[in-house]
Amino acid sequence: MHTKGSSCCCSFEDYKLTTEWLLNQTRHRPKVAVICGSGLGLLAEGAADKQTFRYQDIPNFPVSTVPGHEGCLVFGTIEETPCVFMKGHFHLCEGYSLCQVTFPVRIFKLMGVEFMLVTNASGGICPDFKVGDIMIIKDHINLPGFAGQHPLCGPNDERFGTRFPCMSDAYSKDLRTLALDVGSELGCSDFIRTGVYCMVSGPNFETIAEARVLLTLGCDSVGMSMVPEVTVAKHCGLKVLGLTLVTNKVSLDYSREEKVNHDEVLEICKMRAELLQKLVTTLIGRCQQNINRQ
Ligand SMILES: O=P(O)(O)O[C@@H]1C[C@H](O)[C@@H](CO)O1
Ligand code: HPA
Repeated sequence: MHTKGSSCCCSFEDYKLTTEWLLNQTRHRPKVAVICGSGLGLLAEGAADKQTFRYQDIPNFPVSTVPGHEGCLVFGTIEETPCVFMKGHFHLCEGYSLCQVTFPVRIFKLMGVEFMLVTNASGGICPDFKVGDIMIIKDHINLPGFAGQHPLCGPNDERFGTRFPCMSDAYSKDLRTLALDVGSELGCSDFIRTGVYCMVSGPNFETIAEARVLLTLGCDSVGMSMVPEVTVAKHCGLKVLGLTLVTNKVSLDYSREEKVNHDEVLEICKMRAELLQKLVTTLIGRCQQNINRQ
């Protein structure tokens, strides 16, 4: 279970053991999973009838080490929709393998989750973006994946998905449209964006030359998480919506003095957490209405 290296080393039995442990511990059977990025754990607070499990108490689960990540799984309901929230997720830059980073996604799948909403913090690259904007992710660039740091490398288990999955539709168009509609209803259109998200491994923030490369590649924002989880979610058939909070403007100019830091990232997350919670809660409720109509 969980050796170093990028390819998945978990057996189906490992996933089953953790899933059965959780199904025995909670009465909830989640349909929606929400991964809360740095400083965004507040998203789980809106749930009713909560049951919380610390990652350290869950068999085979890694533990969060990045500040702003509480490290617990919260089951509950949002407007009668059974949900599970990850208050804190895992990063390559923590030294975890991609198998560990994405382990919870397959647990959600085996528990019956159908839709996964991932959130994180990122640096704005698109010149039009402002700090505090919320970007609906329409596509991503998996930079670590280009170098073989990829969660689907290694033996493929057909019980989860196909060997060569399509990734061009990783982010559900229906859910992106719904997010735009809900954003507009909540009066957030001025700072709701849509764009391409790029993942880098971190833990350092980009150099100016690296930032310029990402701009040239067509990236609108850059972060250090999320893409492995989205990739594994798409592989095993979950519908995905990604929302990334622009917490800083990436330096593209050598004359710029500002220096980005994690405290600044957490500060912006705190400022936007309540609005993101309202957006996510409304979205989940609207999804349930769609599911009921199907
Ligand atoms: O967990 P996320 O991706 O939201 O956290 C961001 C990215 C880095 O881990 C860290 C940089 O400040 O915050
Ligand atoms: N770069 C990479 N990851 C980030 C940034 C950034 O500027 N801001 C928040 N997460």
